[in-house]
Amino acid sequence: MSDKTRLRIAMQKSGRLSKDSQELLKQCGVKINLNEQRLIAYAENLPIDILRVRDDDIPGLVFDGVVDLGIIGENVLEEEELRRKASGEEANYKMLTRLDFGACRLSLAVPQDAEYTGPESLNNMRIATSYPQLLRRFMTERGLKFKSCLLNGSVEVAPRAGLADAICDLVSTGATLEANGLREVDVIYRSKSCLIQQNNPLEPAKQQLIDKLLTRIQGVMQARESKYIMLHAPKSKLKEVVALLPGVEDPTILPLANEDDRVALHMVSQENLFWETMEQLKAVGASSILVLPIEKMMN
Ligand SMILES: Nc1ncnc2c1ncn2[C@@H]1O[C@H](COP(=O)(O)OP(=O)(O)OP(=O)(O)O)[C@@H](O)[C@H]1O
Ligand SMILES: O=P(O)(O)OC[C@H]1O[C@H](OP(=O)(O)OP(=O)(O)O)[C@H](O)[C@@H]1O
Ligand SMILES: [Mg+2]
Repeated sequence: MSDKTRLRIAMQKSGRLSKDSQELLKQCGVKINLNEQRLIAYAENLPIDILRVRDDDIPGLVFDGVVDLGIIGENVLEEEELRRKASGEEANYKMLTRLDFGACRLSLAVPQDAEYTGPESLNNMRIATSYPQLLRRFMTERGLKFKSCLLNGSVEVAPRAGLADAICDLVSTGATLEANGLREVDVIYRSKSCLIQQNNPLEPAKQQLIDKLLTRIQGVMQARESKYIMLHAPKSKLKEVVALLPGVEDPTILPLANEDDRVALHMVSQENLFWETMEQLKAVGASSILVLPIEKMMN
């Protein structure tokens, strides 16, 4: 019997979200010894157990209170929530935060040469998808009907195989659509991965651990999109230099040992610094420009 006092987190075992989910927990200081075969992994330094499952099962595990937290794509979460509600079941959870990976869109696509002037072109057509609920919501909102061809994989081959007129599937680069002679015509849903918690109140120690983990996750995400910038600049050009730096507040200004008219500037930028900006900085007189990654952050 598993230890109910330990926090249980469900994440995808193998697929698009697995590596990023594992990496996120690692960066939050959760030490997990993942053996590829094991369904469950135990953190060494915190009372946390990781349950590794098919992503489709994660929303249900959280709704049913079997696990405390889940890392899941919003597309799968919302599809399962709509499915449960449509069949009169409960689907309760708390959204803790959106995460910074797993970005994709759920799109309608038709064969390259098919005519398409808007979603109404698909009225009463057969559409292959793994997301019938999200598709139904989109079509119903527009007063349109469709025949569903439910496929849990290889959705893109359906039109060529004569199974459907169009598809509704996940896209990120569009390479899979192109390889299958399909054209993306409408985006019906934009998704990222997210962290959800079961809706039942948890005992205080568990909730405190979740709160701590959430603060760390937010710190990790903030650090990932921030940079530490150091440069030298003429005192007379400080305003121009700072104006070129996106998301910088209150730079630290330090004197340079043997130069009276130049100073060193240290600052945290909320955005990455592009080569173009570095060239502009140099043009206004900045030199020794360093852009460093930030590992952790806490405000
Ligand atoms: N091309 C993509 N780029 C980025 N994220 C994606 C992409 N495709 C899917 N995702 C996101 O990753 C999630 C998992 O995708 P994946 O293809 O690994 O699922 P799966 O094949 O259903 O896996 P499982 O075996 O766990 O059921 C998707 O639900 C979506 O949120
Ligand atoms: O627009 P693209 O960059 O080509 O990505 C889209 C593809 O990615 C996903 O599948 P995945 O590669 O994860 O494999 P799967 O079909 O086995 O889930 C999705 O289901 C698409 O097929
Ligand atoms: Mg799946």
